[in-house]
Amino acid sequence: MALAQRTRLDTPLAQAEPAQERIRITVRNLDKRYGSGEAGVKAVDDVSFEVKQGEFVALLGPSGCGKSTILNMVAGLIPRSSGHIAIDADEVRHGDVNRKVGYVFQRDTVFPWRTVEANIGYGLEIAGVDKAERKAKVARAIETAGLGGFGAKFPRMLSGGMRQRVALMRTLIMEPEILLMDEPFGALDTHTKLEMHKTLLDIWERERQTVLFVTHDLGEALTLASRIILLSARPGRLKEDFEVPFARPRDAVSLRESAEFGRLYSHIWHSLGEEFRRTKAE
Ligand SMILES: Nc1ncnc2c1ncn2[C@@H]1O[C@H](COP(=O)(O)OP(=O)(O)OP(=O)(O)O)[C@@H](O)[C@H]1O
Repeated sequence: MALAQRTRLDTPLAQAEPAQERIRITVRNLDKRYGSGEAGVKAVDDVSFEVKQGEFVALLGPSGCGKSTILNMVAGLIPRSSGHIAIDADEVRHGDVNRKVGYVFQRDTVFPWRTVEANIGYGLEIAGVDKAERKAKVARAIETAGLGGFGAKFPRMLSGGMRQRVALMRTLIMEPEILLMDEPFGALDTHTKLEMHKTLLDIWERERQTVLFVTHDLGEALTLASRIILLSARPGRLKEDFEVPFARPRDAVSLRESAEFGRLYSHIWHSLGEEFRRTKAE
């Protein structure tokens, strides 16, 4: 399948982002089938796209359309049925660990027996980074995440949003060039989610990691992403590829209140709505 035509949405809030042409993630003709025969499920059907250096791409679609499946194949966590995936020039193989890639899961995956500091510093510890450097980096990460004063606390003493901040910083402290995020804020209430959007935007606008972010929340995708790849209801096929041209830095709250946000929201919503209805009709 050819790459989907990119839809450019012109808006007064638009401001071209610097063009970075290096392709970091390549997905070509990707298929995934779980199980075989009549009991088998075709989850992903002939999906192709690319993500360039410094792009923030949201994979958007209704529940069960195969978003997490695609992300997990890009991460090498599960095998694909057919197709091609590469990070830079390297073909992704099931089970390989790529140090350029960081993954943030949907559910917070912090270790309950470790303090906030020890959770955030876990990867550095495993990598053998010396204690003084680790301490300095963890202190900076705690500050960035707005977790000041909570370093010595255990996860059970934190709110869900704070635990997810710990999980986010545990991944970011390893300075991944490519960040794969699977609905990392899906379990949070609206207010906490917005706070997380602010934190993530601050970090991303400073560091410009290449991000592939799975969500079924259109508002979230429009707030964060530079591009939205819309998938059809299962089996996930690439339906449309939208540019999100809002200027940066973005303010997660005022952006949502703007008329342009509303206009783009309703434009994409029509397309997404069809897929939600198809999912419900199954
Ligand atoms: N291990 C598995 N075995 C069998 N079927 C699976 C497995 N994992 C996922 N599926 C099926 O594949 C389809 C796609 O699942 P996936 O989790 O990728 O969707 P999703 O778009 O991420 O959904 P959600 O937004 O609800 O997390 C679903 O129908 C799901 O039931």
